[in-house]
Parts: sequence; C-alpha cells; structure tokens
Amino acid sequence: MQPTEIRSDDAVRELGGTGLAREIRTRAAVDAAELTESGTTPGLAVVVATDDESSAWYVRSIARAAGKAGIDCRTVDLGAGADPQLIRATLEQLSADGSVHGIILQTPLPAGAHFEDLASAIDPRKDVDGANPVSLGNLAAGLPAYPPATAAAVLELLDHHEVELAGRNCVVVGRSNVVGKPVARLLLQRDATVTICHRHTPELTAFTPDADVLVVAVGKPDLITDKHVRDGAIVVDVGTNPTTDGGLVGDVDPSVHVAGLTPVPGGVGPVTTALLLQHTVRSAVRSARRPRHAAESQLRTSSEH
Ligand SMILES: Nc1nc(=O)c2c([nH]1)NC[C@@H]1CN(c3ccc(C(=O)N[C@@H](CCC(=O)O)C(=O)O)cc3)C=[N+]21
Repeated sequence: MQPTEIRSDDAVRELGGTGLAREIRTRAAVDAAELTESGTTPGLAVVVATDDESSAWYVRSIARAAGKAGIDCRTVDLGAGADPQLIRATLEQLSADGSVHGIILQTPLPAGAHFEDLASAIDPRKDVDGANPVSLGNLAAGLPAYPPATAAAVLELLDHHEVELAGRNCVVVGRSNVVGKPVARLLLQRDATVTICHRHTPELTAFTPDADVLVVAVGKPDLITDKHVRDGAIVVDVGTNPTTDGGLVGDVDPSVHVAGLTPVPGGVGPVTTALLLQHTVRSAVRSARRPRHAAESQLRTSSEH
C-alpha cells in the first residue's frame, strides 16, 4: 500500500448548511410559538419590485419557511418598474405597522431606484436584512444591528463547522453592501486579518492564495479555481448563479482542492433564509418587551420630523 497515492484522503470536506438551517428554523419556530401564545404573532413583510426569477424563488422560499415557523409573512408585490416613491411610501407604512416586525426589500430594484436610499425608510428595529445604511453603520461601529442575513449566514456556517477565525487570514472577494462589506466587518470583529478584493483588483491570485478562509460573493460561475487557493483553505461560496437547465451554481469551481467548501445549493442559501426568520422573531420579541406607549410616542416623534 502506498498511502501517498490514496486520493480519497484528499477529499474536500463539504461544509453543508441544510442541517444548521433546520436547527435555526426549529429554534425560531419554538420562539415564535411562545410569543404567539403570549399575544404577539411575529410578522414579516417582503417588498418586491422586480420580476427577477431567482428573487421570486427566494421570496416563495421565505414565505414557505416563515409559514412553517409560525411567522405571519406577507409579500407586497409592487410590480417590476414600480415608482421609487411608492416603494419608499410602502416601507414607511410597514415601518409604522405594529403587526410587522421584519421588513425586507428584495433586490434587484427597478432602474432609477437606489437600494440604500430606499432602505433608509426601513425602521432599523425592523431591518432584519440589514439594508438600512444605519444598520450597516452600526455594524461597522460594533453597535447592535441586524447584519444582512447572507453575511450572518457566512459566519454561522464557519462557527457551525468550527472554523477558527481569530488571527487567521481571511480574504473576501466582492464588496457589496449586502455581503462583501458586512462579511468583512464581521470577520474583523472576530479578530481575523481581512483583505477585500473586488472588480478592480488586478490579480486575485496576488491575494487569494494567502487565505486561510476565503469568502466569495461575486456572482460569476467558476471565478475561483485551483490556481486561486491553498489546499488547506476553507472556502465559503456565496454565489447563487442560475444555470440554463434550471440548476444553481456558485462562484467556485466545485472540483477545487481545498480543506473545506460550502456547497451550492445546500450551503449559505438555506442558512440565509433561516436567519431571516430568526431575526424576525428576535425583532418581535424585542417589540413585545417594549412598553406600548413608548413605541407609540417614538412613532409620534418620528412623524413630527
Ligand atoms: N434584499 C435581498 N436580500 C437577499 O438576501 C437576496 C435578495 N435581496 N434578492 C435575491 C437574492 C437571492 N438570495 C438567495 C437566498 C437563498 C437561496 C437558497 O437558499 N438557495 C438554495 C437552493 C435553490 C435552488 O436549488 O434553486 C440553496 O442554496 O440551497 C438562494 C438565493 C437572496 N437574495
């Protein structure tokens, strides 16, 4: 026997997310039931202004999972090409609605609508997908805020699979406000050394091979191949790229030789949806704890501005 020849020992560890997602959903369902018992049913509103296929899939999947967890989920479909004024007014109305504890504004948005600008109309206490720039700012400052569910999912997956972060080299590819930037912040909070690469980085290979942990959130199939990674690396693939045959692929070539890789599908995606539910239930718990008159006087103050 020649042990060095045995390739099966080199098998990539699959860092799956479906089991973790189930745990998070179960916990959220238990908490939601308890809260409903005491008189508050957690409510989630999903605002849609696109006919994008993968967004529609995500919205249906949120509604299904929310229903199963005992969360009252309403989808507000304003139609592709909705007027930004209408989107803003809708977000303001939902922010003032006491039966709604979580609000998510789906991307992409119609041409001429600006995501961060519109998301500033979401009450930060209901901003369960960390879209309001106030949430992003609080996150950056280390103050309490809901991180975008996708960014939170990356950290949950790494923790679940016991990946050490303190003192490790982490490279994030992508700098969106939804994933790249908040993921980098969260990794930094965990004492990692963080490098962010993006479309103007001339050569990814100048940075990515140094990564102990590589997080890829770009939206390009096969962006990351063997030449980009050390074989000891842990790779989190955040990409969800629809294929022509109705499937889904990530940004990472699934045949890369690394120590661990999150699969697509079945990795970050299901954890993202589960965390959105968790954030909604947490928001409902906090709202139920706040004295009603305090919430009302706060609303009055904000409408006086
Ligand atoms: N404001 C906003 N926040 C988002 O987080 C957001 C968004 N807008 N717009 C649309 C994209 C898309 N997205 C996905 C989440 C989970 C899966 C997911 O769970 N996918 C399954 C499989 C799906 C399949 O097999 O077709 C999986 O990865 O296992 C996919 C896609 C979040 N998005």
